[in-house]
Amino acid sequence: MLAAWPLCLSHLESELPPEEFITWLKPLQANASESGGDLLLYAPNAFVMDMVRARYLARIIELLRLVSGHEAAAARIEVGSLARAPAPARGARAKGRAAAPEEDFVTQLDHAYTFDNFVEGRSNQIARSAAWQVAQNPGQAYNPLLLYGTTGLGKTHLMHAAGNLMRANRPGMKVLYLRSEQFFSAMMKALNEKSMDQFKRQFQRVDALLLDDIQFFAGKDRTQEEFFHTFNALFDGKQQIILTCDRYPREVEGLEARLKSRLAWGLSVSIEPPDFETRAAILLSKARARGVELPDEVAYLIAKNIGTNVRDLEGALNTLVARAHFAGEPITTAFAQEALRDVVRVHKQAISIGNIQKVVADYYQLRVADLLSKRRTRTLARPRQIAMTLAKELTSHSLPEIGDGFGGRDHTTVLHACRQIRKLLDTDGVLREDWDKLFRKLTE
Ligand SMILES: Nc1ncnc2c1ncn2[C@@H]1O[C@H](COP(=O)(O)OP(=O)(O)OP(=O)(O)O)[C@@H](O)[C@H]1O
Repeated sequence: MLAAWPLCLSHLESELPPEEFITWLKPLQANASESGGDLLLYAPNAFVMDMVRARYLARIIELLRLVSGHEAAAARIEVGSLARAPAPARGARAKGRAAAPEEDFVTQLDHAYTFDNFVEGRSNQIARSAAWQVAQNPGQAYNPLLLYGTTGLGKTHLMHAAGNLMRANRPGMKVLYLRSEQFFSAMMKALNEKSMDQFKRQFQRVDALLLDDIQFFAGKDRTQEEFFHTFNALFDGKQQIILTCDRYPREVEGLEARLKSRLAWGLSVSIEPPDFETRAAILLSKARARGVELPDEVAYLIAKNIGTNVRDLEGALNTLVARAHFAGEPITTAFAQEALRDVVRVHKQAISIGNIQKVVADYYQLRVADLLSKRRTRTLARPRQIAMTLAKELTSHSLPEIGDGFGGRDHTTVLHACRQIRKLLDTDGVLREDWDKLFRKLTE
């Protein structure tokens, strides 16, 4: 049955929304059962096991039967991992599984995300350093540590890196990584089954809780209440809490005020979109890690053309590597230009100067024509400068092209605007907030 699993998994991937597949099915590991015939699935923890059992196991068995052609094919799931699994003894009787001993604690940490392979740049320096310090002094440096920023900028990566470092420093430390969606689903299940005590106990034994994407809790009052209590218990016990959010939590509508105020007890740091040099450095580092020879010029080409979401950059790199592999050609600038033509077009279409002008004008309740006009009143000048800077950050247009797009201004005006806004972003809270909102609007 083990042989049928990969095909079965790919069916599930095509049937389910990606988020669901990644959260619940992807973490599973498959093994042959002790008796050799059935499929034994290992879930990283009880949350995942319960969810898969309730929602997906029937479909898994159906698919197994379909794929293998065995009408009696069966599968079961338990908490465990291949690393700890005893070799299945043929013909041995299936034994009942004893309650998981302490050393069986499953962290859900992804070992692939470390500080070593996190490329540091101006955009993420503070966040990296805060995560590093927390990992060195869990429960003491900053509690909670909250990392926020738009999608694909490395929040999850840093969170895992901190968890992995904590465990490297203190082997056996119980660091639990959960997506907020997993917290929610497990809580709903516990409520349904009236097993909330058990749900709460899960958290008592952790030394650190890493909870990803807490904006997911917005509008879910019962979940927030439960998380609020979990938070308090962990905080009082000096257990480290690390959270991520796609924006500054105070800006998340539907998050309770008391939760927002708790989140502000520790340190909240933003991760900014990486600048051009950092984007290129990330690409080179990812390529090196995969043993791919990526010429600097090709890294620059991708960094210049594919926005600021690192996930998109990685996607472009993957496309390029796959195309080169199939074509049996080396990765040159000419090859990359050809191979990534469609990807680049999609990105450029997504964010144009006109699009930026429209979003900024709407935000400040101006007309686009006002942004393009020669009038220099403060109410117009600042939004115009912001729009120009966004155009520089989010498109691949040159300074003269941006100047042209803004009513035929000189490129030095655009340069001055970018410098001015960059400086103000560090000192002017209101402007920072506006910038973050606009950035999100344009990139999401
Ligand atoms: N500075 C960096 N160095 C190396 N890799 C990075 C860096 N920043 C982001 N990445 C990579 O980009 C990808 C997306 O990062 P990650 O999942 O951490 O983003 P995120 O901010 O958590 O996004 P989301 O809010 O969508 O969950 C990951 O593969 C991560 O390794």
